[in-house]
Amino acid sequence: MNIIKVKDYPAMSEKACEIITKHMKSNKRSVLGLATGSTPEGLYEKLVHKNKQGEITFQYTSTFNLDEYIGLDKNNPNSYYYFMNEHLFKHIDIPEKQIHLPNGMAKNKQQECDNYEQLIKQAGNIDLQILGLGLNGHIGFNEPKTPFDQRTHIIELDESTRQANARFFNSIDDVPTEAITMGIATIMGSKKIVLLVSGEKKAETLAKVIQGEVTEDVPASILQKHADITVIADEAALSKTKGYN
Ligand SMILES: O=P(O)(O)OC[C@H]1O[C@](O)(CO)[C@@H](O)[C@@H]1O
Repeated sequence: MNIIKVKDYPAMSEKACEIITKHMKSNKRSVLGLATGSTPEGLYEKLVHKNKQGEITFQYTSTFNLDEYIGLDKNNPNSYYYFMNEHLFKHIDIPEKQIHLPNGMAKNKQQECDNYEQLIKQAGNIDLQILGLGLNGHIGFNEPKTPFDQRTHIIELDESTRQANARFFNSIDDVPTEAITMGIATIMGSKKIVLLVSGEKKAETLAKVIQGEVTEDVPASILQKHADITVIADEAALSKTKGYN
């Protein structure tokens, strides 16, 4: 694992933006894997800025998001499609047909998972995948105990994940109980991975991810086995990782 320690959240976003910009400049037809959540918001803001300045273009870029809630349509402000549109897509020059998220409203959810997996394959797999880290070690919505060999699938959300994400909803009862997520095997198939982590709250989990046992109890620990993984974490997030605190 290549670990980059930065001061704080703005520095994490800046470093991530630098890496992605460099990647996009040397890979014109890049396939990007994108994440939602609070973590990549700063990064997206910076990418929008670079696009508006004409430093990078998304015209030939395809994107695949990690996950989507089941039961929320694109126009629901809590759907991940809506989030991505608000924070990135509507501000950049990406053609709509090159944007992909699982459809949480699909009639046949299993078919939707299989189709999504197929689309990723057809695109030649993800070139660069951005990841955030769940408090319980999840990546995408792969909750603890998700088998490492799973591809895109339907997942029942952990109560802790629903609680953590309840801040975006009117009440906990409105938080969906299920989602469609790229599987760990799908994520591990990405050529390059950048994991972003900020804040003291995630320090214990990050220490397990970097230095703990590789176990399905901590889904992100599998990243230790990826050949090209960069972790960009701030001082608070690394405060419990030996040698980095
Ligand atoms: O960035 P946040 O809001 O802390 O969320 C961390 C992770 O949790 C999720 O939002 C899912 O709960 C992921 O998409 C994200 O990577």
